[in-house]
Amino acid sequence: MGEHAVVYGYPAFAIPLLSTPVIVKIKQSQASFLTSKYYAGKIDQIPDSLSGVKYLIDLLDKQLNQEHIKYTISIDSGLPIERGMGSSAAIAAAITHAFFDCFNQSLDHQLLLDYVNKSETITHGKASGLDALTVSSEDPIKFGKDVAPKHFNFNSDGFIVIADSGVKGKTKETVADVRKMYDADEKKIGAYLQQLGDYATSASEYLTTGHLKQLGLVFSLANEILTKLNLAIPKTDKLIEAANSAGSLGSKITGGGRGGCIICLARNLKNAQMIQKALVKAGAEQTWIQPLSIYAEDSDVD
Ligand SMILES: C[C@@](O)(CCO)CC(=O)[O-]
Repeated sequence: MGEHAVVYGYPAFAIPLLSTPVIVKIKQSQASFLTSKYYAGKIDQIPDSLSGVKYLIDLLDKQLNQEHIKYTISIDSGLPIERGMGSSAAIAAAITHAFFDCFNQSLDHQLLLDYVNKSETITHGKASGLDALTVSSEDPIKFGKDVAPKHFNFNSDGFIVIADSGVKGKTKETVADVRKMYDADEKKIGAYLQQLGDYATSASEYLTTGHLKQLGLVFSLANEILTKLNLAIPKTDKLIEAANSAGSLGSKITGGGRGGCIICLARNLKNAQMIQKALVKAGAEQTWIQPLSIYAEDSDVD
């Protein structure tokens, strides 16, 4: 909640998708290669679509690989890229960890964030830093310009259902377009962004108090504003409509928008499975279900 608004310093929060870790391994080899489902080949020929990854590998190599060792990096991730799921930040965090492990250097949290944010700036343009924080955490994170990022826990039943539209999201482009709209009409667009920040604040409160119905409502209200910011496309609209007809308490685009994923709120597992079925029927490429209870204070997450 609060995507785009967070770029302007308004509140936002995000949750790590704990069921889908990204694993990166580095092994010495004859030449430097990258293997992944996104690209397999020489590191110096990594395509522009992975420019943030290429930049990060070059940077880490220069700083840590004094002996110019050749290696193969393998990325294993269940997340699609360019779908507003923070996968670029998750991959950047995993690559940074793998390099520091491989070259026996210690890595503190701030240094990790610095590397991920540098990579994210190449991938997305000027990023807020929210994705970098979220993917390196096990707890939900609240974020805002004048407030230090803060972990918080839920006290809520319910499930989230996420669906990939199969259409590439374009975070760099949408962040730049929202900026253009803002520069052209600061008053109107500023009010939308402030509203998104307010919804993020309300949503985080509803998660703490367990008010699922109200939470669903702010999901849908936020989606109306995101639509006004020209971030919806027919495919995500179709998925949102299907989810709501199947009993979702509220649904919205998640991430940069204009493609990518949607997120829906379900009352219970049965409700979540019905929504999932409707989403698949409406053309979702991949879906995830996650209970909100795993973010409770006393939950036992490894
Ligand atoms: C759209 C945006 O708010 C979230 C992307 O996941 C961009 C950012 O925070 O850097």
